[in-house]
Amino acid sequence: MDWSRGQTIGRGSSATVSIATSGRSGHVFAVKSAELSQSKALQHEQSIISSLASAHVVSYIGQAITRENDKSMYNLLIEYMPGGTLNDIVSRHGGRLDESLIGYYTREIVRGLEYLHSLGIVHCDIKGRNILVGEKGPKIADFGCARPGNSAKPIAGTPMFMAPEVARGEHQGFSSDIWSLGCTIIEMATGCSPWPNAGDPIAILYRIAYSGELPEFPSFLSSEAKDFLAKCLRINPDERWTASQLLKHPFLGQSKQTNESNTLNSGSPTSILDQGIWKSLDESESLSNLISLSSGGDSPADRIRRLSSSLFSGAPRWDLEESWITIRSNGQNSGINSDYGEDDEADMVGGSGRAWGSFSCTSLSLETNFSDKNRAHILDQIPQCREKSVVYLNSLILEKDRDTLLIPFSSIFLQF
Ligand SMILES: Nc1ncnc2c1ncn2[C@@H]1O[C@H](COP(=O)(O)OP(=O)(O)OP(=O)(O)O)[C@@H](O)[C@H]1O
Repeated sequence: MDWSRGQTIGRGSSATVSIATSGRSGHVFAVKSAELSQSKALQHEQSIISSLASAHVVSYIGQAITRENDKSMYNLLIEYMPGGTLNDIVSRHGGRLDESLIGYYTREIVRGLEYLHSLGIVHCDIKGRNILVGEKGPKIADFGCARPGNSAKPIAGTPMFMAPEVARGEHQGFSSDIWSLGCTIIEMATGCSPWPNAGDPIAILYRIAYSGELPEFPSFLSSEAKDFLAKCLRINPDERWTASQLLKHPFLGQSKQTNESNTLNSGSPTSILDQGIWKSLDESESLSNLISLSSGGDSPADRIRRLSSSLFSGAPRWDLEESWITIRSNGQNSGINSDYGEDDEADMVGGSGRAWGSFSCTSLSLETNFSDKNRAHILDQIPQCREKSVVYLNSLILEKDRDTLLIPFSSIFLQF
């Protein structure tokens, strides 16, 4: 297919997302791109999303390898979702949704989950940021962590949204997606993390894994909504309701039908006619970068600035994805000891802090989801890692059984 890349509209850990247009039809779509050598996660996502066809899942269009700026790029072509993420929607509603809207979004997500689970696929990273809103409503997106329900792949996902059995590294199945759905409902209802004020990510993981506590249910929700939440947030995964059962719950029956995106995106480019907006902006500038610019005026850049402000301002950042790093051991000797004390003489990268666990290795590969700036910074300081860096993970990878250590960025402490 003949297509051309437009403005960058988002960045994730595995890819940069741009808007694109088909040369022949002028059809607008989204392209997730990564350098071919670092596109393992994106290709994995392609293998999953290309097998899906549902009104509740972002549609697959195709894949392409391109040569750009002397680099081979892997591109995943998918449906463009002009309304942004569910978190953006929450922000635009003043930080929380009313119960009828929560019911609407929840029902659409559950329909998507029912579809995925009926195909034997676990999404593994359900959260507001991975629900995208289009003209026909919300759809499940970002299949970078998805896998078959019987897969032996390592645990993946975002700590705040992980079910207890996932946080313990035991199992990640269909019911784990249902727990994450419960967390997403709390996110919609409160505009906050399901575990607010829970400390650093490691403390949160331990709390989720071993405390036996549930996230706090928002007190203002109706008893029906609370009952629905209770069916999702059960410590024992076998006791959680399935997606099909949840669709019959009275809470979803009563949610109002709405076409949220019509009211939200009057300024969003949805057709070729709007492409001038994107082209007038510097290619390297993403929407999110524009938030910080001062507003005023009515140029295309100003319009985009206003749009981006409404899309992103105050968007929740509690999943703290940029502050996580996975370090994988490739050997046995010397290396990282995060269980350090004042006596340790070591190169410190990324500031001080409390780390967790320890292991040793001869070489490290870093799988980061940092911003490019942070990634460049850390790789500069760790020459040994430069070649091995794999920019691929979605949110977080937990591989306790493979000596992979999870530590927050602020706690990285490396010794060679
Ligand atoms: N189809 C789309 N239409 C519009 N915007 C999109 C689309 N896909 C992604 N985006 C934007 O790009 C951002 C990053 O995309 P996405 O989360 O899929 O990338 P990722 O690398 O898989 O991210 P993660 O860090 O969560 O793994 C999203 O938050 C969203 O703002």
